[in-house]
Amino acid sequence: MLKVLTDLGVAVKSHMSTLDPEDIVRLREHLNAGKKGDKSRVGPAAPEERGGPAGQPRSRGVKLSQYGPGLVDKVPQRPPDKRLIERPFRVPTILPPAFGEEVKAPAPAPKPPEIPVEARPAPPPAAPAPQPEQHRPTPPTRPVPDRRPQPAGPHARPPYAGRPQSGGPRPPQAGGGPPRPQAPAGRYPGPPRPAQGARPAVPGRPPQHRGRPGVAAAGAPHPGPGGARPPARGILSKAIPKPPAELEAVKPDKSVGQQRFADKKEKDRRTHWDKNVGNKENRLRLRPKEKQHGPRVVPPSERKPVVLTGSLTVKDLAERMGVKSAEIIKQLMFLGIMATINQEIDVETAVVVAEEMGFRVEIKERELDPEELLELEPEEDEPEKLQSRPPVVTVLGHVDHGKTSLLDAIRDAKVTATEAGGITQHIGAYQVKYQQKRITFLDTPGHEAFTAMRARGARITDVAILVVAADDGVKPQTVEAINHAKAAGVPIIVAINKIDKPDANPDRVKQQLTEHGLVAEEWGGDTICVPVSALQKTGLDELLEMILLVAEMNELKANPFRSARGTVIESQLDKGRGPVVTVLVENGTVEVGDFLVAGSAFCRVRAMIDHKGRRVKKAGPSAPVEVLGFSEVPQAGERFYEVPEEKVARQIALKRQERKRQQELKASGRISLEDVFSRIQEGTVKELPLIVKADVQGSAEAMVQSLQRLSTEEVKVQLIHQGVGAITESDVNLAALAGAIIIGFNVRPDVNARKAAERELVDIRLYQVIYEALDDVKAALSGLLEPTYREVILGRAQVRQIFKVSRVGTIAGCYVLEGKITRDAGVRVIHDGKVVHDGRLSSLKRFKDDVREVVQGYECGLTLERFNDIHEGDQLEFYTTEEIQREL
Ligand SMILES: Nc1nc2c(ncn2[C@@H]2O[C@H](COP(=O)(O)OP(=O)(O)OP(=O)(O)O)[C@@H](O)[C@H]2O)c(=O)[nH]1
Repeated sequence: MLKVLTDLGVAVKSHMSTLDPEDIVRLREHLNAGKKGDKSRVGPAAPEERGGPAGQPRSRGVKLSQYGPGLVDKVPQRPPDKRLIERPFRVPTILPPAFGEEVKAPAPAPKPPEIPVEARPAPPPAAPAPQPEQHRPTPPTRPVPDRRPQPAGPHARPPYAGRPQSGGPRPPQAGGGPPRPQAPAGRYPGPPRPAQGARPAVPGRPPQHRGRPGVAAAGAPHPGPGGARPPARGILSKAIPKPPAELEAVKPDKSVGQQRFADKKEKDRRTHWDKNVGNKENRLRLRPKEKQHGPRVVPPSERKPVVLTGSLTVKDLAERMGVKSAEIIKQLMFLGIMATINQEIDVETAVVVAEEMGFRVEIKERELDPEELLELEPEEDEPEKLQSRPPVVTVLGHVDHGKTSLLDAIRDAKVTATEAGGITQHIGAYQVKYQQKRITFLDTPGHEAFTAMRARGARITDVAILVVAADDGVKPQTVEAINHAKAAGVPIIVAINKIDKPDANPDRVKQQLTEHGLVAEEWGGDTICVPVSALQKTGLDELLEMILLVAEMNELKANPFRSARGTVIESQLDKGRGPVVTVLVENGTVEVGDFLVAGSAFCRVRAMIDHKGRRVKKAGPSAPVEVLGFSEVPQAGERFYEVPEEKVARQIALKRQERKRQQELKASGRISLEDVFSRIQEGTVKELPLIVKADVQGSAEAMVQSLQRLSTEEVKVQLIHQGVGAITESDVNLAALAGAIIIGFNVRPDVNARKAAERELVDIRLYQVIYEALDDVKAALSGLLEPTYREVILGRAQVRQIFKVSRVGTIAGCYVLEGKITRDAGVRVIHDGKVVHDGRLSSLKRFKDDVREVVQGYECGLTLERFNDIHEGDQLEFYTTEEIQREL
């Protein structure tokens, strides 16, 4: 490089020497010329050698035919920029040697010979021949050249160049100095447009220049007959698109001019930063808008939709919408709904409110809780997984017609002997095997009290055996059983029992059955009637055959591979084993370790015992098993479900327990002494449950005995619990469960008990004289109680310190624990949970000042009227009595 430079006459000492831009241009030209031409040849390269249309494109694989021969390496990479456009344009005296170098002064050093314009290859066929129009004094006829494929000919339209102007080509600007030649507006002047004729430029603006005239000479299409002005500066600069990818690929190194331009840009950027952003004041000004003006108000169109899944409280809706509850309440008021913050509003109202307030609303299906999902689990099974299962048979019939005896005979075991009084008291379940096929029997109780349970029994069975004693015939319970079986859609097989008896009359039974829609087969009907004798064990095989036949006809199937579900058929609490629950698996398989839910009870199956007393690990469809491991005793007839994990089982059970408790509370209804009489009259109260708490055992007993003597014919006083000491929360909970009233004698409820009583609406009656309590209860029972006054607790204070002052008495330094205490309120002194004094205050002071009241969290000093036996730690309860309106 040093040698070349020296040859070119540039004075350089070392590789660190700096070069003038002109020298660089000369050097480049020299080197390029050397590359392109044959070393042996001096002079310009032949057009075909330079990649003209006649030759093949060479240089770096660029499509020279598109961009013009010999120009590719010199395509400038300047970004479109106003400043560049604004630079004064110098009229070149000769055609510049190459695109992008017209601004350079001719180098004094020897230059490669210029390529004459005529010698240059022709532009792409779409473009007309280049014309040296830049020399013409009449500028406004130059269209913006477009090097990309575009509609050829005179209709090629330049980019938008300003407002349309009527008339032909504009005359040169008046007083605008020497006429300037027109230059192409840019190399990439926007997408081709349908030919509309050239548009004139904005009036009053001089024609703008951008780019190099050489390019225009080489590639500009000839303007249409209408001519066109170059586009206005600002618009043009915006309209210039980025260069095509091909050009990017041959991006040459930055020229000196480009480097300067880049440097200037960088300098400008820094100056801008220093001036604006770097300045603290400006930094503040440039902070995000939210910081300057608070949170941005999101316009309704940008707000996320409010998702509603069901009814919700006003507060919840406000939270979801991100507005204040008051706004929702206001909107509701406009809609004529007066609502409080915690009031629940339905989805429809919520939608109206949200939409009125400019929110979009999305209503989504509520997510189901595990319990609901459990119930939604499909009962249907895939047919290929179904397997035949044993039929479940229920034995129904009138009392003493021999149901148990028949089952006993069938499974050849004595059950009657173990039953109390010889009457079946529960549903028992057994499985028998006949002809290698299993049959499950449920023994339903024949007693009237179990009608409901029997009805359940009928529903879970596949076949009903109706036992009718041949000597007794159809009885009311027989008819009832028929109706239950029919309602459940269960096929009935009639077992005419006790045919061994001399007075047995099977035909009479059949006759009676026809009256209830059961016509025996031999009489032309479809009811199978089998004469049996449970005592003599005759006819049993025929009966079992008939059961299997009916089961076969009904194609009983189940899927043993799915999660188990079934019914609790019997449950009891065993002292040693805890809850023992007999279940009938209907579908799926129960295995030891599975998690079950039945009603409000849940279970991890600890062990299973079959009807023969054997421990089993699995129980498939139609199998009755005793299950150990339940948390509590579920009700007979309750459905059970297997759940995947204990957590889910527990969750469902707890939820059901809570629901059950709420229902119980609702159903039992809290009773107060005031409404005892009306309830007695309504007949809803036949017993008055009481809980008695007293200060000493003796008083409690005396009170209980006296109260129990108050029982009348209509209502009986029932003592739920009695005890000594303060009324506690557990007393209140017990009262809530039993619907009892609490009678307190010389005792008080503690804080928790009082809160619980308010919550659970438990009536607590406090007395200091036994006969007052008795009078009240007596009056309540006879409807004479007139509750016109009610005690209201104002506040509580604790005695923290005692000061004994002669002639004044005992001063109690107190701290108000809750509520407020007032000078004229009644006060009770409670020592160890027992009321030791009930009276009034004689003074109430804060420091040395007499005050009317002291509120929670403050200390005070007080003395009591005619009572000085007060101790540190005593509780003082302040109360007042208020008149209450009796409700009719
Ligand atoms: N002669 C005779 N007596 C029978 C027959 N089957 C049952 N008994 C008697 O009828 C009485 C009642 O029999 P159970 O099997 O207890 O009748 P049940 O229908 O189960 O009665 P509940 O359990 O009260 O509903 C018993 O004394 C049996 O001995 C029979 O086929 N022939």
